[in-house]
Amino acid sequence: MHSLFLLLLRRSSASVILIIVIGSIAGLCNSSLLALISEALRDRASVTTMMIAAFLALSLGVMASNLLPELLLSRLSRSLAAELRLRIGRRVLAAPLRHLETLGHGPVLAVLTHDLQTVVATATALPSLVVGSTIVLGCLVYMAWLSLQGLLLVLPAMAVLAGIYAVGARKMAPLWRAERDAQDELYRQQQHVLEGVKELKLHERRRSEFFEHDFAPAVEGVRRTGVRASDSVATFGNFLHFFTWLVLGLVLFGLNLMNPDGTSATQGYVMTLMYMWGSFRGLIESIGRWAQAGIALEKLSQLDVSLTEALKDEAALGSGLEPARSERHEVRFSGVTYSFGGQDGHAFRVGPLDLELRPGELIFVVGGNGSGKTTLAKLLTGLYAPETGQLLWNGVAVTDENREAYRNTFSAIFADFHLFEHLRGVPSEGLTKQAEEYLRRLSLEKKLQIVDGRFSTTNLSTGQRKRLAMLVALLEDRPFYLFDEWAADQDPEFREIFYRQLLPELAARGKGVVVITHDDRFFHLAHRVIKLEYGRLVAAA
Ligand SMILES: Nc1ncnc2c1ncn2[C@@H]1O[C@H](COP(=O)(O)OP(=O)(O)OP(=O)(O)O)[C@@H](O)[C@H]1O
Repeated sequence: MHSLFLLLLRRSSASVILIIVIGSIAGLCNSSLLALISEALRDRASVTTMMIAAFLALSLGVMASNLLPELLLSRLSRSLAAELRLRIGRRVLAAPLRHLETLGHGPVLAVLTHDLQTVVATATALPSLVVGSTIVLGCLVYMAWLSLQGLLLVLPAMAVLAGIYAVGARKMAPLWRAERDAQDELYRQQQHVLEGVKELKLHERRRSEFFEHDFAPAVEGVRRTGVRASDSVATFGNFLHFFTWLVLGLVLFGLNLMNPDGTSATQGYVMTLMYMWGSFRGLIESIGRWAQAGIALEKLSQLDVSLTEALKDEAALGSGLEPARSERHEVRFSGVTYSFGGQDGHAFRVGPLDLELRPGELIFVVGGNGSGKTTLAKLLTGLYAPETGQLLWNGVAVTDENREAYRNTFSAIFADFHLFEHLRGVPSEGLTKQAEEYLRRLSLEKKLQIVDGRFSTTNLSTGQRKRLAMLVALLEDRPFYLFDEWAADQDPEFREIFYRQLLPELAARGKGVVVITHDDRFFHLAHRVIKLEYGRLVAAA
C-alpha cells in the first residue's frame, strides 16, 4: 500500500490531498447521517424541520463528496498506468537487444497487462479507503457520545480484529505471490498457443502433448494458486463476519447488563456499530488488495530495474540522430568478438573478426547454419555491442554514446523482420511518387496502395511481405544496407531482380551493402564474398 500510495502522491500530491480531504468529508457526512437517523429513532418527538433539511443536505453531501474523489482518482490512476506503460515501453526500446532476447516476451506482457490492471483497480479504490476510515472515526465519536462503556467493549474488539487480519495478511502474501508467479508461466504458454497455432493444428500428438504437459499445467498452476489465495481470503472474511456478530452480541448483552433501562440508547448504539463494522471490515479486507497491488508494483519495478540496468544507450533514444545521407560512411571491425551462454556447455563465439565495409561495396556473407552470420549482422548494425575489439565508424570507435547514431546509418531486413502498418520515420518529400514507383518495381502495385503514409494491407504472402519490407528499406535511403537471406522466399524472377538489379543499383548509388545468402549462383556479382565457419572468417574471395 505504502509504495502505491507514494507513487500516487508523487504523480499528483494535490489530487491525493484533495481526495483525502473530500473523502473525509464524505465519511463525515455518512456518519452524521447515521447519527441523525439514530437520534430520530431514539426520540421520534425530537424530529424537526431542521433535522429533515439537514438530512437532505447531508444526503446530497454524501453524493457529491463520494463522486468527486472517484472521478479524480479514476483519472489519476489511469494516467499513472499510462505513464508506467510509456516508461516500460521506452525502456524496452532502449534496452540492449540481447537483454530482451534473454528476458522473453511473457514477463514483459504480464507486467504491461496483468500488473498494471491490478495497480489501476487498487488505486481506484483509494476513495473508499478514505471514506471508510472517516466513517469509522465518525461512528466511534458518536458511539462515545452515546456510551463510553460500550466503546470500552468495542475498541479492544477492533484492535483484536485488526491484529488478526494483519497476521493473516502476512501469511497470505506468499499465496498471492505464488499466484502472480504462476501468471508468468501462463503468459509464456499462451504465447506458444498463439504463435505455434499452425504447428499445433497440424500435429494432433504434438498438440495433445503440448496441452497435457505445458499448457494445462500452466493453467492449473494459476487455478491452484488462485484457489489457495482466494480460499484464505474467504476463510478470513467469514471469520470476520462471525467476529462481527460476536462483538454485536457482546455490546448488546453487555450494555443491557450494565444499563438495564437504556433500551433506546442500546438500539442506537447497535445500529451505529453495525454500520461502522461494515466499513471497518471493508478497510481491513482492503489490506489484501493493497498487498496484491504491492506485488504487482514489485514485478513492475523488477522489470524496470532489469531494463534500466541493462540499458546503456537510452540517452540517445529519440534524440533524432539521423546521419547525413550525403556523407561517405565506412565501417571497420577490428578484432571484434561476441559470445553466447556457456553454462550449459554450448557456448558460441563469433570472432575475432577483422572486416571493412566501404561505400559502394557489395559484400556477400556465406556459411552454414549456426556459423554466426546473423550474429555478425547484429554486430555490424550495432544491435549487439562487441565484447572485445572495436567497431570503427568513419575511423571513430562506436561506443554507448554514438551507437544509436551509428545504428541509424543502416537499413536492415532480418529473417524475422517486422512490418509496421504506417510508413513511420521515412522522409516525406516526394514519398508517394517514389513509393508508387517502388511498388511497381516490386510488383506490389496490384496488391496494395499507400494512403496517407499507411499501407492499405500487410496481409500478403511471405515473399510479398519481404518485398514490402524492401520498399520501406529503399525509401529509408540510408548509407548501409543489410539483407539477411532476403531472397530465400522470392520466386526465381524476383531473385534475379534482387541480385542483378536492386543490389548493383544500391552499390552504384554509393551504399555499403551486406547480403547474407546461400545463393551461390550469384556469388560472382559481389565485390567480396566472406565465409563464416564456427564464428570465424575462413575465406575471403
Ligand atoms: N539469442 C541467442 N541466444 C543464445 N545463443 C544464440 C542466440 N542466437 C544465436 N545463438 C548461437 O549463435 C550461433 C550462431 O547463430 P546465428 O543466428 O548467428 O547463425 P546463422 O549463421 O545466422 O545461422 P542460420 O544460417 O541458421 O540463420 C547459434 O548456433 C547459437 O548457438
